[in-house]
Amino acid sequence: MDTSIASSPQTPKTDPFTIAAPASEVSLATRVRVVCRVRPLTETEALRETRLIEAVDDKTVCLQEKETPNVFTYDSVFDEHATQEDIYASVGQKTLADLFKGFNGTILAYGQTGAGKSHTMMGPGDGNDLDRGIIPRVAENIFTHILQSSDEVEYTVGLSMMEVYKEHIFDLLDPQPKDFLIHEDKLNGIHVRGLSQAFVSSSSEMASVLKQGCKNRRTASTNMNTDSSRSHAILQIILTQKDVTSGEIRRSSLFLVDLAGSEKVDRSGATGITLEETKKINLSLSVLGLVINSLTDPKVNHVPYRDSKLTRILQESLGGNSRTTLIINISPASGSYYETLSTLRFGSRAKKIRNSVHINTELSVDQLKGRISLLEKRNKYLEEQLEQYQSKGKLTVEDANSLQSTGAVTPLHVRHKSSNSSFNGLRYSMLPMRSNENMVSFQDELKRKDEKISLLEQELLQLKMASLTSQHNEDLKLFKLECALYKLNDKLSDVELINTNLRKHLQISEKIIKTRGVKIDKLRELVSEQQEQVNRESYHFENKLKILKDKFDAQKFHETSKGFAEDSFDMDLTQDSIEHDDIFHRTPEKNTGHRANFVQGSPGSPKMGLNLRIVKPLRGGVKLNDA
Ligand SMILES: Nc1ncnc2c1ncn2[C@@H]1O[C@H](COP(=O)(O)OP(=O)(O)OP(=O)(O)O)[C@@H](O)[C@H]1O
Repeated sequence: MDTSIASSPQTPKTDPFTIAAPASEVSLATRVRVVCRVRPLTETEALRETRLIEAVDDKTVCLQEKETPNVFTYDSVFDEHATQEDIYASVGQKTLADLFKGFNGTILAYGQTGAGKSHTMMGPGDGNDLDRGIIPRVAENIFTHILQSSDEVEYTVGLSMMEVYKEHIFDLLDPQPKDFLIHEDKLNGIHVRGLSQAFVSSSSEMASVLKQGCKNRRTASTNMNTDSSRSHAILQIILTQKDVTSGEIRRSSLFLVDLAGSEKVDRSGATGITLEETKKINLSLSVLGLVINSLTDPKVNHVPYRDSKLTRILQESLGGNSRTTLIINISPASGSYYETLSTLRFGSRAKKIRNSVHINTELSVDQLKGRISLLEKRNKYLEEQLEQYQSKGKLTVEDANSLQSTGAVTPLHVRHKSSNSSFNGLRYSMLPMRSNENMVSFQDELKRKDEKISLLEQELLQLKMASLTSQHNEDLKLFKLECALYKLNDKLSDVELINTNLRKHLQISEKIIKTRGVKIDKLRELVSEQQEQVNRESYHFENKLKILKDKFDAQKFHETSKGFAEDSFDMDLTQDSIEHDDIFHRTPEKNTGHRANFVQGSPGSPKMGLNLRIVKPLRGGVKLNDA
């Protein structure tokens, strides 16, 4: 393993004990790389919409708006003719090479829903064909690289897959309905605690783990994409390389992220659960936008990483220790103009993010021992040098320069009041320090400085201790807060569930009440119709009864006047209004002492004849029989 890193510029050329700084301590500034990919028009878009995006060259893209073109420049631009191989060659290969050097890496696909993020990261199908995306290609190339590398290095490849769904973290390799929490500590940095890690030893093993993880990811069909991702999928590959000879270990991590797409509810037609998902997706993407804005705005000094799970997990990728590439996926269709413009602007801002990367090395115990002994030798050499100067009793510009450049003394140690000369931008004594007085003052100065240094070192130690304690307390607080948040989230989901059930109950009750209302109205109508009919009939019967009574009275009167010549008589009445089956009953007439029973005649006859026989009172009663 090549561990030689350029020595620090302060190290003098004359120093025989040149000690290279450990690779993990040499930081390199780098900026986020932005690649733009334009997907082809879909069949529906080709029929109904026009094309607004043109890739001008391999770095420039133009979004046409009427007469005004918006031109954007990125590290690379790929039009719809670019193959998956082209994208991998530009993005994946480089990141993988960095991973083997010991640098952390991130590849993020961003864009509106249906713009081609999953196509770019995973590709269609099961990742075995020509159209396979970056992730399957990285998976196979890691092992190609390992097989071609030297036998002196031992490799371990660990794989984790998670999704951030509605602000909860789920393990895609162990699909339990369990929410995971994010932690930060010195050893592991920012990480999701308890997430499962699969150790794989071949590309086929890796492919099957990937397949398993992808199967567990949540997708749904929307108006914009029949297979729309409803969560942010984050794949993390941890590569450990151990040099068997030196014992040095390099541990680097690669995040491959397929973000959920931003979407406008009116266009995606999201409702119900899909709508809830859309809201959460848009929320976390807007935090991502805020994080990028804060990182690129020099006036802002707070970066809201903690405002969403996604940005907290990707904290190192955005402004930290990672070589990050952002792929912005866009649709060329006129209907997506605003979403495309917003994605292009997002990419332009992200280009300004500066990361600071280093090789993630851990020295072996033997290497550490070697460094300590080298440092001790160097110290001894410098002390001897200093003693020599002191015994000579004079200090020339060269001596001062040499001493200062070895780090043994600072310019202050060798500054003299009287005669100054500018050298290398600093002022040093040019005069020989002959007198004892000068020698004593020089030694005093050194002593004072040493005391000051040891005081400062103590202070530094105390500060470090205080910072460690406070960090520990902060971690503890954070852990407690996250636990509380976790419980709250649980409660919230319970309440949401209860709410949903109550809402369903309410809807059902409302429906029942409505149906009952309709029934009651119908019954009321029926009752009032029947009431009217009864009224009509009773009015009719009363009239008939009156007529009957009149006839009866007239007959009675006639009979009486005739002296009751006959015992009984028959009477035939034609009754137009009796058209139902009811039996009418009248109480006995008080005046006459007769009782009349009207019994319905044969049913089916439209006009019923009512034959009544009125019988003379016999033993105090009148019997009226139907004929
Ligand atoms: N470069 C491309 N070439 C051919 N087809 C593509 C390309 N990019 C995307 N597509 C097709 O467009 C459709 C939508 O793509 P994809 O699912 O990758 O979008 P997405 O951005 O991941 O959407 P979402 O955020 O909703 O998950 C798919 O059918 C995909 O195959």
